[in-house]
Order: sequence, then structure tokens, then C-alpha cells
Amino acid sequence: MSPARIVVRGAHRAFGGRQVLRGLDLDIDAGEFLAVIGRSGTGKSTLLRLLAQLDRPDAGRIEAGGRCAMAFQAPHLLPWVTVEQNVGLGLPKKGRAQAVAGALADVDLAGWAKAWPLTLSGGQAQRASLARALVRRPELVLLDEPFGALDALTRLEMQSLVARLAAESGWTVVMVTHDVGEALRLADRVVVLDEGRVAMQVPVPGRRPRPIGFPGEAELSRILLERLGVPAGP
Ligand SMILES: Nc1ncnc2c1ncn2[C@@H]1O[C@H](COP(=O)(O)OP(=O)(O)OP(=O)(O)O)[C@@H](O)[C@H]1O
Repeated sequence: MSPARIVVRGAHRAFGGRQVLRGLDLDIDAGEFLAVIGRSGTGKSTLLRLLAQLDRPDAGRIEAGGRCAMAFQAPHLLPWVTVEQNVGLGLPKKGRAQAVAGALADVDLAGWAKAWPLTLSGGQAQRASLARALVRRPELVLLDEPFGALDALTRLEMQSLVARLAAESGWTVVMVTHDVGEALRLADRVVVLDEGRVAMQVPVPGRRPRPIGFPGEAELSRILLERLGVPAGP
């Protein structure tokens, strides 16, 4: 599967007279893992929806070809069908069972195919949601605060899982997160959105994923938090 390259040029988007994106420019390389951070309401989810072609800019150009899958903070599983039916939803019948079984195995949910979504833990539900994304063999994966609702340990497990899947599949990934540490450990580059534009870009050196406290993490974190206007410590 060839990963997708993305070009955004001068993207504008307003809602009811409120200008959210104001001439945003962004280039994302094929196979790159990009993290997007920014204060609440700066247009991060709006950007993801434009990349997914669920919405269109009022002005400007977006090139984001290829098969795209999206995962959100809430897993959005249908409660009235089993986990495997959720994952296989909309896939052609031919090859579906095998593809679904493979995707569930990839997210360590092989034993939960026949389970009902409401019986899953938060982390398992999020993994099922990831399986639903990866069974579509995407080239571009858009993640909107995917671990935001999980406890700290499950969050770390999910970060490792996404890092592994991204490395194995060569996806281009755009992940919105509020967690600067998560962004720095998983991504090749972190961009800060502010006032509807890219206000700062920080390439993260070294191979991803990086361990907690990797050399340079504290300094990069300080730079990003300062740009976000958040004090880095008490
Ligand atoms: N479909 C829509 N209709 C009306 N307003 C919208 C719509 N989508 C987004 N907005 C508004 O655009 C602004 C940016 O929203 P967006 O969800 O992109 O921000 P965000 O950076 O992802 O925020 P958060 O970090 O809080 O999730 C908000 O003020 C939001 O209310």
C-alpha cells in the first residue's frame, strides 16, 4: 500500500462568520507521522475533516489522495452488532471474514470477535475502532484525540500499538492530540495550530516511537508548551 502525500495551500474555513482556518499551508510527506497540537477551538478537527474530504475549504487547495481512515476519541462502535460485524461493516463479502480476523489479531482482539461492544473495556473498544480503520487498508490515517478518554496505562499501550501499526503499514498519519509528550514520542514532526494557521513546526529527531524521557524531549516540550502559552512547570 503506497502511503499518501498531502498538500494544503491557503485553506480557509469559516463557520457562521467565525473564521477558523485562515490561509493554512501544510505539507505532509508520504509515510510521515505528523502530530497536530493547539489550544481548544483552533481548528484541529476542522483540518482533519478537510483532509478526510468530509468537508471542503471555503478557499484554498487540499490534495489528500488515497484511501483514508479516521479514528476518534470515542470509538463509535454500533452497540447492536458484534465486534467483528462492526469491524467488517461495509466491506465486500468476499474476503471479509479473513480481513476482519486479521485486523482483530493485529490489535490483539482475536478472542473478542463475537463480543458485544458494550462488554469491551475502553481500551478494547478503541482497539476495535482501530481494527475497523486498518481493515480498510488505508494509506492515510487521521486520528482525532484517539487516546483522550483512556486511563494513563491503557493510553501508553495504545500509543505503542498505533506506533507499531504505523511502522508496519507505512501509513501517513495525522494525529490531533492535546498531549505534548505523546506527540513528541510518536511523531516525526509536531505542528502547532494557532489563529487558523501553522504557528510552529518542530521536527523530532530520532526514530519513532521514542521512549518516555528520550534525550531532548524536555527541551522540545518546553518550546511547544511555551508556544501554546502553557507554563511548563509549577
Ligand atoms: N460544523 C460546524 N459548524 C459550526 N461551527 C463549527 C463546525 N465545526 C467546527 N466549528 C467551530 O469551529 C471552531 C474550531 O473547531 P474545531 O473542532 O476544529 O477545533 P479544535 O481545535 O479541534 O478544538 P478542540 O481541541 O476543543 O477539539 C470551534 O469554534 C467550533 O465551534
